[in-house]
Amino acid sequence: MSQTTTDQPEVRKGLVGVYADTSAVSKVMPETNSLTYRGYAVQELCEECSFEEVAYLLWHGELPNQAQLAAFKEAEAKERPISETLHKVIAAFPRDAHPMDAIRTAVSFLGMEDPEAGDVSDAAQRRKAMRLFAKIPTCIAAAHRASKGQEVVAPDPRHSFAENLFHLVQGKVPAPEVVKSFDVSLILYAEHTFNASTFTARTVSSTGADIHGAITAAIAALKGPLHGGANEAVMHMLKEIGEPSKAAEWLKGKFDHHALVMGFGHRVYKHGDSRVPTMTKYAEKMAEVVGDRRWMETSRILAAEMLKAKNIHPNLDFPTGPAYYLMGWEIPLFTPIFVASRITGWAAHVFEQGADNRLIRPLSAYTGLEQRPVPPMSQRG
Ligand SMILES: CC(=O)SCCNC(=O)CCNC(=O)[C@H](O)C(C)(C)COP(=O)(O)OP(=O)(O)OC[C@H]1O[C@@H](n2cnc3c(N)ncnc32)[C@H](O)[C@@H]1OP(=O)(O)O
Ligand SMILES: O=C([O-])CC(=O)C(=O)O
Repeated sequence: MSQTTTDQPEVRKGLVGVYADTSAVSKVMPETNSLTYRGYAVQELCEECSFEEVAYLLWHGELPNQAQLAAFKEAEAKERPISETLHKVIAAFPRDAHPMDAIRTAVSFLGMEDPEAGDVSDAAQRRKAMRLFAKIPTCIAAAHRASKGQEVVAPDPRHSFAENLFHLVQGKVPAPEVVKSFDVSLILYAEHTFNASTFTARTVSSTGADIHGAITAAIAALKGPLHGGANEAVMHMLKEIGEPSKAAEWLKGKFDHHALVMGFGHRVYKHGDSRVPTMTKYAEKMAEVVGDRRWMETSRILAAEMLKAKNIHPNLDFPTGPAYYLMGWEIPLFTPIFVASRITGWAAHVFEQGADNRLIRPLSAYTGLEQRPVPPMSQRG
């Protein structure tokens, strides 16, 4: 909300409505609840493309042809293994560390091990991004398995990105319709203009820092429950409600306490999140595959009641929470999976920032005390 006083400049708290820069990566059109990546509607990308094709699109501006896709996938598969040293570091993490803290620390460590540390040229940043993209699932899985005292599983270069994540964490690749729903979620999570974590990545990059620093900071920003952390909060909420028949009553209790309902609301979309219909469709498919409609039915009631009482729509984290649960992912892995996808969008923005950089440094409107003399120690209360 704007705040102005006679002697204060206008402040847009939370940078609401502020255009901080131009970008050609994606476009959110809240008036039509739509979203494009490099000019392609995200719903169409979900139906026609794999996550790897979308990652290529975000980084190169065009969809790959067959040879370009094959080379991209080969480069990604080759970079999946992590060093023995990093395996040991991850194994030493506290067992109860949150997986988001684990992946943030692992990415930071990868920066120290990177063979091109210190080189922030566009070509080097792109090679680093590929290494990060490929290694993040390996790190997420290693930390998860170590926290449960399980043996680490080696990445399998024959698997797609989505299949490999299942293989690394769950030790098996599920049925193709489950992999497809997961792949769709990765496409939907990949990119979303100047959201808080992407803006963080661009701010770090604007100082001339390397991509590992930018991504480490972006992961820290994504963890928060007002941003990526909401997908975990949604599933905790659905479990707390328990049964669809309790949803309306539970929600009324939240309204009585003026509490936030996780997975609802959005800074930019005020009439519905462009990605929700597609993700809901695939979450429904997961409910059918598993034969458990409880979570989707509870979700349906919550969404209808929220709209009726508050005119607030669900965001992408709302259908993704139950979809991931139905796919067999443990709840603390939901936001790390978001990282495994969003690294593609973050990196695209780091490249874009680097190509036409100007240090990001806004102003603050001072509201503290007027200038005053420093009192000697003997006169301080
Ligand atoms: C992938 C993603 O990051 S999507 C976002 C995931 N985050 C969540 O789901 C967390 C829950 N949602 C929220 O906290 C907010 O909607 C945000 C942070 C996403 C957006 O915040 P803002 O753009 O600042 O929304 P804003 O505060 O202007 O909302 C307008 C009104 O709706 C209310 N509102 C917004 N979201 C919710 C919600 N989830 N539950 C209850 N009320 C809400 C606000 O309290 C506010 O009410 P008021 O006018 O009486 O003060
Ligand atoms: O755009 C935002 O503010 C949050 C969001 O939906 C995303 O990052 O995907």
